[in-house]
Parts: sequence; C-alpha cells; structure tokens
Amino acid sequence: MKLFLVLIRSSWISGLVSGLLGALSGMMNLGLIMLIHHALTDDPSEAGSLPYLFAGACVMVLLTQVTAKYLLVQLSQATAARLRYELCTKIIAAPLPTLESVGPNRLLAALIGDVNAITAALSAFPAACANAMVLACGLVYLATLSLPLAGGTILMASIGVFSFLTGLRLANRHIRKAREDQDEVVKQLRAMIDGIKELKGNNMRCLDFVYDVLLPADTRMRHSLIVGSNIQGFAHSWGRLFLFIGIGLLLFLWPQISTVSTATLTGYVLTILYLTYPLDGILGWLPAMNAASVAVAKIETLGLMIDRPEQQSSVSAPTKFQSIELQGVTYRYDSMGDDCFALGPVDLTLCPGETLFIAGGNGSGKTTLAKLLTGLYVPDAGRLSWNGRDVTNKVRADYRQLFSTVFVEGHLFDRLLGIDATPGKLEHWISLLGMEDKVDVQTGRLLTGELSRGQHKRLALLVAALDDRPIFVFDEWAAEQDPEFKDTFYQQILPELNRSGKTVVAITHDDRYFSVATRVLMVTDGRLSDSDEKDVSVRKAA
Ligand SMILES: Nc1ncnc2c1ncn2[C@@H]1O[C@H](COP(=O)(O)OP(=O)(O)OP(=O)(O)O)[C@@H](O)[C@H]1O
Repeated sequence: MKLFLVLIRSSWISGLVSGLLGALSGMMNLGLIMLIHHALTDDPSEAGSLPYLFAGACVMVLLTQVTAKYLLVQLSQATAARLRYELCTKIIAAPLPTLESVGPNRLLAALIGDVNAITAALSAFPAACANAMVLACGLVYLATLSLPLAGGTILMASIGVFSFLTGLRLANRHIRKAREDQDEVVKQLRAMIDGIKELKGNNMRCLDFVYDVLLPADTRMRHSLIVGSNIQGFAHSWGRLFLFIGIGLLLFLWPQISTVSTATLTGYVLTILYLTYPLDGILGWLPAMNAASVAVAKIETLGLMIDRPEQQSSVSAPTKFQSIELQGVTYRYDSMGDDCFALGPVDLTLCPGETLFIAGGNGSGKTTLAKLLTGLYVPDAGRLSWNGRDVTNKVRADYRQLFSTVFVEGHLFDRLLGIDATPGKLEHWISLLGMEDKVDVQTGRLLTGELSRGQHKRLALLVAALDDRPIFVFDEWAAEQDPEFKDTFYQQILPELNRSGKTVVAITHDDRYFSVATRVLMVTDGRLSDSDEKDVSVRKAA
C-alpha cells in the first residue's frame, strides 16, 4: 500500500489516468474475446458490423495501452528521481556521525537497488490495471453466460488467489532477508574494487577474499532469494492450478449434472482460458510489488535514520572571524561500545592570522579534533564558540563556511563547484601547485582520473585555496609530497596564506618545519597540550 502512496505523492493525476487507461484497455481486450466468441458461434452470414467492431476494439486496445504505458513510464521515472532526490537531500543535510554510522554501502544500495525495484513495480502498474479489469469484466461476462458457473469460477479463483497470497507472505520473509544480505554484498563489492591492488598482489588474500568473504555473502543473499522466489513460483503455479481445476470440473462434471449448450460451454472455456493470461500477469506482478514494498520500507527506515536535518546555511560564506574557542569540549565515538575513542576535555582558542600546528601520534585524536573544530562533529559536552557566541545547531552550517579544508581522505569533484575565483587567482594557484596539465581553466574541469596521491592532495589544496575561507585546515597535507614540494608548502604556501590574513591549522608530523608555526600543540590520547617541540625545531632550523 505504501508503494501506491509513493506513486500518488508523485502525481496522483497521472497515476489515476494511467490506471484508468489500463482498465479501459482491459475492457477492450475482453470486448475482443466477446466478438471472437460471437464470430465463432453466430451464423457467418449475420456477421454485419462485427469486423468493424473488431477492428475498432483493436485500435482502442493499442491506443489505451500505449498511452497508459507512456504516462506511467514518465510517472515511474519521476517517482524514482523524486525518491533519489529526497534521499540525497536528507543525506546532505544529515550530521556527519549519522552518515558515518549508516555507512556508504547501505546508502548506495538504497539509492540504486531500492529505487530501481520501486520503478520496476510501478512501470507494470497499467498492465496490472488492465489485467484486473479484464478479470473483472471476464467474470461479469461469464455471469451473463451462466450464473452458477460464474459463481463456481469465482470460488475457485478466490481459493487460488488466497493460496497465492499466503505463499507470497511466506516468501516475503526471505525476500526481506535477501535485501538485508544485499547490503553486505554491496559492502564486499566495494571492498573488492577499493582493494583491487591489494588483492592482485597476494593470490592467497585474493582466494581468501573471494571464497571466505565475497562468495559466502553472495551465497547468503542468493539462498534467501532462491527460497523466496521458489515459494513465490510454487504459490503462483498453485494459484493457477485452481483455474484449471475449475475448467476440468466445468468440462467433465457440469454436463453430468446440468444441461448446458455447446455454445455456452465454448464461450465459457474460451473466456476462462483467456482469463488465465491476465491472472498470470497479476500473479507475476505481485512479487515485483512485494520486492518494491520491501524497498520502500528499507528507504523509509534509512530515511528515518538519517532524517535529522541540520539547519541550512546562507549561501554567502563569512569572510572574517574574531575568535573561535573550545572550552572543555569532549567527543566520544559511539560505534564500539565502551572501548570507543574519547577526545577531551579540550580547551583551545584560535585567533585570526595565526598558524597553528597540531602534532601527535597515530590515533591520538588530531583528525577528530579537526572535525570538531570545523563543525563536522558536534561536541558531546563543553562549549564551542564563534566570536564569543555559542555554535548552536542553528548557526553550525554557517560556522562551517569559515573553513577551507583538506582532509586525508578528502574527495575531489571533477569540476570547480561553488567557486567564484578570478582567472588571475586561478592561474596563480595552478602555477604555484604545478597543476597546469590537470585543470582546464576555460571549463573549470579538474582531471581527477589518474592522479598520484601527491597530485590529488595538490588539487585538493587548489580547490581549498580557491574556496578562500578565513581559516584553512590541512590534515597531514604534506605527508605525500616530495621533499621539494614539502618545502614549498611550508616555506611558501603557508606564509603566503598567512600574509593574506588567513588563519592556518595544520595537522602535521613534520617537526622540521615547526618553526613556521606561531604555535604548536600536541594531542596525546585525546588530550591537547602545548608542545615544546617547536623550540626544538627552531633550534634544528637554526
Ligand atoms: N568514525 C569513527 N568511528 C569510531 N572510531 C573512530 C572513527 N574515526 C576515528 N575513530 C577512532 O578515533 C581515534 C582517533 O582517530 P583520529 O583519526 O582522530 O586520529 P589521528 O590522531 O588523526 O590519527 P592519524 O595520525 O593516524 O591520522 C582512533 O582510535 C580511531 O580508530
């Protein structure tokens, strides 16, 4: 039922019209059968207008079917696009930790697989309406031929449909399970694509991955699908059987207990045989409906999980700040129970124009701190303030616009988006970063296809520089640069940003360059402290 609500929300008028047209086409189909019945049983010399009626009914069937399908293709695609858009909007608006805990695989499976399942079921909607109408009209026609026979047929068909629906409910459990297993399969397929180099370099790992991870996940999904589909198939055949039992009873039993003319019997059998097609169509459509309902439920659950939209920000970014302060800020990941990492309490004040380096061991919490500082994570406790005012949910999105960031796993879009840089500035940064052959200045396209990790970082820095926010946050930016460019970064790029009034926060392990910073802080096991390494590096640099 929810599936129809999804359809109606998209455009109830198109849905209704295509349903009605489908039903009309069903009636026309049945009209054809009645005409055939007359042509077979009436005197050929009295055919009169029958051929014209037949031709007219054929044209009507064609017109109604084509129009209904045309309308529904538009509608089902619009519904799919709308579902995708709604989900994408929710994803963009959801807080980062929520998305991190849902994970990209589940999001992708919903955006692609579930939306496609819904589109497939909706596309078959006019045909289902046509089939339902053929069945309904067929039963009425049967009633005009013989009321008791029609009653018997309805009884047999009802038993068949009821058995089928019972089987479908049973199959549903397995189809739902298969949908859960699909998330795991998508996860492992992504792992295979992301880890292709690691797999190619170690045959044993490759075999282990394929036979111990990928195939078992796939087998679990396949098994659930096979069981579900087999139950559906059996229920389908079982439901259909009752129609043939009805025909058998009609042919062999009815003439024994009542007198019935051959013309009536012929019309009856002809109609019932014809009705097996629409019945088949409906029984065949119900499993697709079933899969679509599972998909709707999945999208709804996911939508509810991520439906905690943050307040959206104004389009223009702030150009200045006076201070940013973290007071007693704490943050804990909640994904791994009690053992999860906790940061803080952290006290930190960031002032305009300073160059702050943050150092510390692996896993000590530097990136977590950067995500808190940039408003991507919300502190569990403590206070984050911007120009003396608390960064509440209402202003968090605006606050995030203060930062140009380059995170370790940052993504590069293949074009410059949301950037309004002058050609002079663009060329300056392209030449400073040596990215002349990776950027199409005319179109703003970035050639992100085959980049080395160092080049990837340089392009990311280019985008951040063109973003031109008051504060730059670099997470181990120089880690993948050659010594020469590392030097350019610390001795040329950071001072240049500083001279143009920017504040820089750089997470770094390069103690050789600590002298460039105005302040160096150290993170140890989630705690922040002043570092005495800056003095050491100043001595080293001297
Ligand atoms: N999304 C997450 N869910 C749960 N735990 C996480 C998540 N991200 C990071 N952690 C954990 O938090 C801790 C701190 O991670 P963080 O990335 O902040 O460290 P880091 O100091 O930047 O390390 P590195 O120098 O290796 O980049 C680590 O133990 C990490 O496993």
